[in-house]
Amino acid sequence: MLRQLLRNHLAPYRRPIAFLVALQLLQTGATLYLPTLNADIIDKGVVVGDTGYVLTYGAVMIAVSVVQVAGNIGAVYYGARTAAALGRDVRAAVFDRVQSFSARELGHFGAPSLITRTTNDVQQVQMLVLMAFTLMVSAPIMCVGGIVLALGQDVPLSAVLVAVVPVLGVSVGLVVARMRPLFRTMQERLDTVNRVLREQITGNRVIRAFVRDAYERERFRGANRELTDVSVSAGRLMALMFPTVMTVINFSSVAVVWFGAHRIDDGGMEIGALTAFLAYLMQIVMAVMMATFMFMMVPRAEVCAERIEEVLRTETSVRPPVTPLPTPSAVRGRLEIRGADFRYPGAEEPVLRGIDLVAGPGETTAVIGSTGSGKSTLLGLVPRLFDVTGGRVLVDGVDVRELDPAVIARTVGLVPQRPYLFSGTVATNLRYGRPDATDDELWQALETAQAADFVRGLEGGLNAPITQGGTNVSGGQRQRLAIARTLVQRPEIYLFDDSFSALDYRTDALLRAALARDTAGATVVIVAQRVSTIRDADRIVVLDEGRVVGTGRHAELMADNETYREIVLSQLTEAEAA
Ligand SMILES: Nc1ncnc2c1ncn2[C@@H]1O[C@H](COP(=O)(O)OP(=O)(O)OP(=O)(O)O)[C@@H](O)[C@H]1O
Repeated sequence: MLRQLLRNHLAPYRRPIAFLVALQLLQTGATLYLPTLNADIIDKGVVVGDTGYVLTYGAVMIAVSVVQVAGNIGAVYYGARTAAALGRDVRAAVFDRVQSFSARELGHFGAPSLITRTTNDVQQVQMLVLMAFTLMVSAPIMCVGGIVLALGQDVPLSAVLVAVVPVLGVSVGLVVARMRPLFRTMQERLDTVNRVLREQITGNRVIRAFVRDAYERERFRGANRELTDVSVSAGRLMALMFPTVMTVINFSSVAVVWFGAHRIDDGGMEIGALTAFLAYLMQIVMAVMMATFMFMMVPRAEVCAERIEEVLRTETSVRPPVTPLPTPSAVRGRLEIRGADFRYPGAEEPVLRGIDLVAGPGETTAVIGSTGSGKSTLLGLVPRLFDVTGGRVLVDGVDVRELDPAVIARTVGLVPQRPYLFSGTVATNLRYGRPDATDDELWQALETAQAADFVRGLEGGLNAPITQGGTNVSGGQRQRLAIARTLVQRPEIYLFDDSFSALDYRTDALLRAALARDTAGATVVIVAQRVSTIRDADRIVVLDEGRVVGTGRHAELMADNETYREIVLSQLTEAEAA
């Protein structure tokens, strides 16, 4: 998974990668050359008292060091840039994919997990890549080159290396194998902490109202503790690595000095060669240590890459058509729902069965039914929040599944039951569906939505700030701003999902009268619980347990539809209902 993710997203950066590999080669070569130079200066300059030799090769050493430093800086610079670019690209890819998801896929992953995957998971992969760019080239060359050059200095002493390298390899392998499952648990627990935190922030008012602060605190503490536990376990393993490596380094240094001293005594080796050998030993062990460090990051990055790939490979269940029908020159907005069935994924029973409904331009169609009868689900089928599992939804005679999503977005304006406003200002929210709307158009929509007075009263008017989710305005004000936002969009089909529920009776009546004027030629579908909101509709559709049990005008339904009569008489007296 990790390899695939990197192959796909690093492909555009072949040139900077080639460049940084070249720089790494240069700086590693220089690093490897320095101990040999040093040994020469000691053996051929210092020991025989040749100052000229010391000065000449001292200058060469400085030049080689400059090359090493410059190569290193360049390589790290290009590595950091490329890794950052990779992070940006993967984040964008995940974001694009999530944007295409329908309610079904969003529900499957859950918002907190999607946020962790887009931020933390991508960052883990990015960190590994940066690490790899820094070490991938230099560590193996340093290790192999170090061994070759150490052999060049003294073959018998190199026996120490034969013992050191496998010991390091095995200890690294053991630790890395145990880390992988821990890292998976760690990312999952991070998801949980995010989920609990998010729930507690969004549900803050409910928590206060029910005085559940202590319970929620304990819930967060539990999630936090679980994340800490697994992080500590992983940390312990990591902590074990460095003392192990350091012990190996120290023992091998002692062994080299011990055996080296004997070889010098026997005249089989020079003192400069011993210093060079020690330097190479350090380089080899450092290379193994750096590689270890990188390998420690690999399991976590692999888990993260899997989680990212899972998102990238998930296809939306609401697919846009392969070849959308050409955009119609004039959309009239006639809505037909023919024998529509819908079942939520995983649910046993369908929520909607064989729904038939026709709503024409210039007409107001109302949908009424008890709680949970499927009204919101029915409206969601029109803008394709979900697709029917049977039957069809047609706009101007064309199945919505064959229409270009942009055409649907332009044609259908849904005011959801729980309206959401974005952080910004009143104006940026109102222009959400039509960025080029003029201020006059915004005010006109606000007048119709009965929201102009309250916006005028806000400091800044149209430029008054709105917080994320619209939490700095009241529920009724939020509903009216959401209605105004859809009015600014001027779609051919308006879908109001219980959008007047938070309004008092007077405002509800004023709003509907203004709406009737403003949306005169459009197709209007209103879902409502309140009978007074819908009794004047051209057509009332009565839903009961996902089926249409009656269609007609108020008076007709009062006369012959028992379900409708029950709903009406639970709210109005016989005289009021007449
Ligand atoms: N995401 C979902 N997954 C599974 N079942 C769902 C989902 N959303 C809604 N349902 C179920 O579908 C049924 C219809 O829900 P829907 O929201 O359409 O009803 P409604 O008539 O709009 O209700 P209300 O008047 O309370 O808003 C309910 O029984 C509900 O439990």
